[in-house]
Amino acid sequence: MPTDSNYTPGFGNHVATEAVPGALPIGRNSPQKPPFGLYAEQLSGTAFTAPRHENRRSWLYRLRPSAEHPPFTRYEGAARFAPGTVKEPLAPNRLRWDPVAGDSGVDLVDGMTTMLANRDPADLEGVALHVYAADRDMENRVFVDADGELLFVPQEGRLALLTELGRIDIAPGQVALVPRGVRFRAVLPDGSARGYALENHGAMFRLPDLGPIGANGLANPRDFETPNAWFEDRDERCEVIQKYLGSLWRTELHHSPLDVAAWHGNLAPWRYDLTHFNTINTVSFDHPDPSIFTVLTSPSDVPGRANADFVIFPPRWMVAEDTFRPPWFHRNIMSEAMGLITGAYDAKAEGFRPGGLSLHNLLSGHGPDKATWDAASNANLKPHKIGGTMAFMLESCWPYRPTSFALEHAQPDYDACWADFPKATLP
Ligand SMILES: O=C(O)Cc1cc(O)ccc1O
Ligand SMILES: [Fe+2]
Repeated sequence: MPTDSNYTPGFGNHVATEAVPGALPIGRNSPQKPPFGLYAEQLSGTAFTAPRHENRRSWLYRLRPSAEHPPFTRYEGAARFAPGTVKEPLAPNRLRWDPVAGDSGVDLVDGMTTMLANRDPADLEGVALHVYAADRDMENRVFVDADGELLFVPQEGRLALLTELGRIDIAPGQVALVPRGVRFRAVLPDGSARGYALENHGAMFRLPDLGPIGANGLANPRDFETPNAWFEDRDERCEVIQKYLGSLWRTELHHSPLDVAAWHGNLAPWRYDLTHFNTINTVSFDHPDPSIFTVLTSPSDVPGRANADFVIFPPRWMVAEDTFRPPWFHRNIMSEAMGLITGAYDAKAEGFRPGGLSLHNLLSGHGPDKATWDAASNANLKPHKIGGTMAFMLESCWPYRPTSFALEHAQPDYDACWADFPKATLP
């Protein structure tokens, strides 16, 4: 399918785009007088001095400067969004959640529930996992996250993300990223929407190196789509909700800040269709480590140890010979949060529902549940297609802490799925 003409294909490319002909200055970033009296503004995603291959920034040409705003005060809504995590000692338990029941009459911001987080956003490391359930468009308000980039993973209902740098439309099966600091409002074309919002406080998500896989495979760069410039010229009241150092703040403008008539640079939102992921797996034996399913990685300062990996478990053929095919039993130094977009996950026969969540933190023993182990240990190993499924994992080197809402709402009996394994019998 050719790329939608409202988007430019490629990951991390330098893009130049204008919604009004002539709005983009030519040959310089900050002319004395930008076209039409627009205001030039640089938005930095990395330090000015970051190495060139990692340096990300864009120049925005807007109706009014972002600097023009009154002071922020605490936002009193969205009680379940960014409340901080439990401070008490955390038991090394495996945890799982059913889909969180949403309130009615809430937009994306007020419909957010923070479930897991693992660092203070001010550390510029770590991730948080929020779920959203909303049934109202954001009207006369925008959201901006100063604490990290946001990767939206819809599970039910489409999302239209109207951002400062363009408009992104996604449906379940697609994901979209809004960079740190980019203001946006969410419109729900289906009237309601549910899903996951993965917040990354650390180094920006990038495509993983491919090593011996070669120049192609996994998520291919051209399948990422960056929207063309789009703006609204609305001189009416607009509330800005900002997540900043772990708390929510609000201020009010007399205009929409989605007023960027042109921009250029390589810091921009994008969308990606997970069905384009080129899944690679064994054609001989054994179940490879799930790092082969990495869509995006956010490195930490320790080589090979990710601040966060966004990993998917897409439809795929299972052909391994003399192999226990589902995920093995394991204890992982990395911490694993998982969500399910659709279908069933191959390590869990029951209890992990679309829209649900699970947490297998630092070194906690987990793997196939008893029913999965029984079935897979006795399965006829002919080629088998795992279809109609899409799970994801947000794997992080930093152990997660649940919020108190999450701890109070966890399934009471998750451990039972690993009870009563028969003892091995030695000769
Ligand atoms: O625990 C999980 O379900 C995620 C996972 C999947 C897999 O195929 C191998 C290891 C792993 O942690
Ligand atoms: Fe695991």
